[in-house]
Amino acid sequence: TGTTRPQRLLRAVQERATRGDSESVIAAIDHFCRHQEWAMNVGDEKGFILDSVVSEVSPQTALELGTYCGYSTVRIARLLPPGGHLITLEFNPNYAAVARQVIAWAGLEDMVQVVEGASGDWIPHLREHFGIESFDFVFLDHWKELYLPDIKLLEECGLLRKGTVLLADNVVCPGTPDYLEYVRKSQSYESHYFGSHLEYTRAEDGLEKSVYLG
Ligand SMILES: CNc1ncnc2c1ncn2[C@@H]1O[C@H](/C=C/CNC(=O)c2cc(-c3ccc(F)cc3)cc(O)c2O)[C@H](F)[C@H]1O
Ligand SMILES: [Mg+2]
Repeated sequence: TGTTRPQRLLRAVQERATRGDSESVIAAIDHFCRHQEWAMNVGDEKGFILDSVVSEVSPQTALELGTYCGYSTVRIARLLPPGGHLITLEFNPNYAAVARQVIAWAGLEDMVQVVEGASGDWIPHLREHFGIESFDFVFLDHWKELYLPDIKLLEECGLLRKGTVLLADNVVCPGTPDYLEYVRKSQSYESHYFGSHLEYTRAEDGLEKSVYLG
C-alpha cells in the first residue's frame, strides 16, 4: 500500500513550493511532471494559453469540470479579479482531497470551492446551492466523452449567458470529436482552436475556446 501519484505530486508541492506562493506551486508540479512522473495536468505550455484566456475574461464566476490534482484550478484562481470565485467539480474523493491541499498550499482556498461529485448530478443544483446566476468562464478537462453532454446540460440549466467563454482541454489528444463538431457547427457558439502540445510532451494537442452567443 504505497502512495498514489497524486499523493506523490502533493508531496513534491509541499517539499518544493513556498506556502502562499501560487507560482511556486505551479512550478513544483511542472517540475514533478517533467522530471519525476508524467501526470495529466494541463501543463505549462497549454497553461500559458489558459492564463491568457482567463486574464481576458477576468471572470467573476468560473466553473472547472475535472479538478484532478488542482493544477489548472490554481492557474485559474490566481488570475481571478477581486470578488471572483471558482467552483471546481471532482468526483474522485482521493483526487479532491489532494486538490484541496494543493489549492490551500497556493493560498487560494478563499477563491475556490472544490465540490465532490459528478458534474451531471451537480450542474442542475449549482444555482440554488451556490447562488450562481450564470458562469462567465468554464474550463473543461474531465472525461472527454462528457464534454458535450455537460455543456448541453449547462445550456439547459441556463448557466451560460451571452459571452460566456468555454475553454476545452485535449480536443486533439485524447480528443473530443463530438464536442468539437458541436461547438464548431452550432450557431450558438463562436469557436477558435489554439494549437499546442500534450502536457510535458511533443505530441500535438490544443485548446478550443468557444464563446456562447445565446
Ligand atoms: C462524471 N463527471 C465527472 N464529474 C466530475 N469529475 C469528473 C467526472 N468525470 C471525470 N472526472 C474527474 O476529472 C478528471 C478526469 C480527467 C480526464 N482527463 C484525461 O483523460 C486526460 C488524458 C490525457 C492523456 C493524453 C495522452 C495519453 F497518452 C494519456 C492521457 C491528457 C489530459 O490532459 C487529460 O485531461 C479526474 F481524473 C476525474 O476523477
Ligand atoms: Mg486535460
